[in-house]
Amino acid sequence: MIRFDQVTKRYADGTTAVDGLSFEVAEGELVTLVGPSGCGKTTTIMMVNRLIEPTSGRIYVDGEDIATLDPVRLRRRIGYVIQQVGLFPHRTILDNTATVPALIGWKKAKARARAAELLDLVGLDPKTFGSRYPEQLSGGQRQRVGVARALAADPPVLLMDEPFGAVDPVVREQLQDEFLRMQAAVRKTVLLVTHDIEEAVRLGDRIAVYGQGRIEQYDTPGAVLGTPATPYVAEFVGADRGLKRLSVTEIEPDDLEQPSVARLDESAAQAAARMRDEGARWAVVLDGSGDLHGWIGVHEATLAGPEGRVGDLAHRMNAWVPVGAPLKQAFGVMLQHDAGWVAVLDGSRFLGVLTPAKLHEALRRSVDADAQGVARDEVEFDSVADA
Ligand SMILES: Nc1ncnc2c1ncn2[C@@H]1O[C@H](COP(=O)(O)OP(=O)(O)OP(=O)(O)O)[C@@H](O)[C@H]1O
Repeated sequence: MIRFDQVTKRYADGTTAVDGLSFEVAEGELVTLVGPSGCGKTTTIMMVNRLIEPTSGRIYVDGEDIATLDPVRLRRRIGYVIQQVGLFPHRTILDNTATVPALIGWKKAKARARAAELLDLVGLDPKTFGSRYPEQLSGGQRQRVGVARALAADPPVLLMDEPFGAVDPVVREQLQDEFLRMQAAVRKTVLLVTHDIEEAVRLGDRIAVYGQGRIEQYDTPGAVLGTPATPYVAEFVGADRGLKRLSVTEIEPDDLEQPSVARLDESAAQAAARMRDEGARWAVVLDGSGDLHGWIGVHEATLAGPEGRVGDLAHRMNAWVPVGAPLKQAFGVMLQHDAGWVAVLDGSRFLGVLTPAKLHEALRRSVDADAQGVARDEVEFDSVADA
């Protein structure tokens, strides 16, 4: 969808901001450009909407050499989000969002309807926020309006320059989550600039790690963290890259342990006997359709006497995550609930539990898989859980 072919940008004062850049972004792909200040990230994306012209080389959007296109028409196909959102202070949020459709001649009602739809998409209720003015919004909300506005004319390409840079870390994570959810729905081709490797890893389908004016490595987050191409990249992603991988490694059913199971409708004595047989200190409590109901300890089940029912004794299970969630989320939930394990669910169906040992194993497996260039389930090594 976007292709750079040997693109160089030299500014008038002789600074070479970008030097012989060649890379390609597939349709619907979100690529993050990450690197230290001044390495050429902003220059790169501003050449895509021709706010900056390259000194040499060619850039193609959807197969067309953009140098041959009218810049104004080109920009209509490209949404642009910057850190200082640049909302018009005297226009309502709804009208700010409708700016581009209005510019390209949509009828007012249609442009406003589209704007309302987009505000909804970025998590702002148009009824509440549509009639407000920019100064009546928080920084995070303004940032969302910036994203909505960039999407208003439904451009296939989105350029984002540090879009979440101006907000505090908590809001930032929230915005990142919302943006990922939205991107899953709209599947734009996105180039997103950040200087934050965590953000690059979290958002990118692929990451371009910039050195001075060049891309040092262009690969998936897992590969950049697992097998940095150069010492520079290794240094940039940091010594704690193992930890960062927690954010990009998803929980797979193969990672899970199968604990003892107590059924919601059985007697506590029955469940206790089974737990003792299996040497378990606790069991998950499942209902007839295999949905997670909670958990029960072997001692309380034993002490409950002949009348005790699992259904009456079960504790709520708050420590759970959906399958496919990143390991980091499971680790966070473990810490939050001070739990030795978390349940993993597919919808409401119980799949198994993730323990710290299994979490470590999944992480090791994913590092080795990238190093060997194979799928994670093809990696074999001795389990720490068996040691
Ligand atoms: N108009 C200009 N004239 C001269 N040099 C420029 C100009 N714009 C940018 N540069 C230089 O080009 C280099 C790349 O700048 P660019 O803004 O692309 O970097 P960046 O990676 O986006 O940095 P940051 O993260 O700090 O925004 C820098 O050395 C910068 O000083």
